[in-house]
Amino acid sequence: MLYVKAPAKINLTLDVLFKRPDQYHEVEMVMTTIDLADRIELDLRSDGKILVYSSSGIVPEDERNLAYQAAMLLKNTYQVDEGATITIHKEIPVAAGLAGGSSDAAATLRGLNKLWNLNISIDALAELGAKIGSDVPFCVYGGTALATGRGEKIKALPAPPSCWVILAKPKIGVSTAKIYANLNLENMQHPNTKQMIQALENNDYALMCRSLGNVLEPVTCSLHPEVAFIKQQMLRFGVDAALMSGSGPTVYGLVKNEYRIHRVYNGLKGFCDEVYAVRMLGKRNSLA
Ligand SMILES: C[C@@](CO)(OP(=O)(O)O)[C@H](O)COP(=O)(O)OP(=O)(O)OC[C@H]1O[C@@H](n2ccc(N)nc2=O)[C@H](O)[C@@H]1O
Ligand SMILES: Nc1ncnc2c1ncn2[C@@H]1O[C@H](COP(=O)(O)OP(=O)(O)O)[C@@H](O)[C@H]1O
Repeated sequence: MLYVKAPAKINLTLDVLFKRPDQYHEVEMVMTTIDLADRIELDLRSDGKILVYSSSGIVPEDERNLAYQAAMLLKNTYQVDEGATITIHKEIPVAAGLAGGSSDAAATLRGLNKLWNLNISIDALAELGAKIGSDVPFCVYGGTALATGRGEKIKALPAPPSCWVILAKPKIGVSTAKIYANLNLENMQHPNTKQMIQALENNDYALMCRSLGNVLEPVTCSLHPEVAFIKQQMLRFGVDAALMSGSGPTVYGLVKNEYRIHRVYNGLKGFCDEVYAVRMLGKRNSLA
């Protein structure tokens, strides 16, 4: 039996450069892992089957589950005879812009690599992960990175300055495909990705806060006004900066000083069921 941690990610920046001839958008994103994680239990099976169970009532337990897809892909690519039972203890909100499914898939790849004694390099696992979803390669490495292409090209970046992350998820699920489809490419406020990278390189918290930006945020806010409301409230309760993660609807706020967290957390809890206060993980080796 093996346990693997599958942490959520947040987007510090998310920029879209153009629409590609395939169904995807060319992106430029700075992403970092946070200490809100699913726990994946992997048990060896000698009958060769892959079975998935999840503690969440809403995540599929069949071939639609991204962890199942990861296991099958690994098994077929490397002609593995053994199987596995994958039990997902879900902590990351689903369809929230936090890459929960992608992180489960990535953790399954990392974990089965050990359980099945495959000795596959982390780069090869990330390449395999790209076949499952655009966010999977980032989740295979974890830490902090610049993701380009459709999100699958990963360049490591320094960990963000230490701070708290407060997340609030309104009671709606968002379809990533729908948000990308509603993006007006002619009229976007692009984040300054270079400046964000500079903030990370200089460990400059104030610059990091000033450099947060996500071109998908106005799209999701126009479809779901509660997202804009949560962001507004977060800022009013005193976070240093706030942004929607990924395609949403989760909004996060950054807070440097611990004493302010309770005020923000309790304020948000007044009207939002799902609120979390966690630390950034940031460093690549935090998954080891
Ligand atoms: C928006 C982001 C930002 O990190 O995350 P989430 O909000 O899902 O967490 C990602 O770009 C999401 O990555 P992921 O959820 O893995 O997407 P995929 O399964 O590859 O693609 C789902 C759909 O989103 C659209 N898509 C995705 C990635 C991309 N670069 N361009 C796109 O247009 C496509 O319509 C695609 O069919
Ligand atoms: N292991 C999994 N965990 C969560 N969602 C999953 C998983 N496998 C498949 N899904 C499906 O993927 C979709 C997106 O979920 P998720 O990865 O949580 O969100 P996001 O892409 O916004 O970060 C959901 O509709 C969910 O049913």
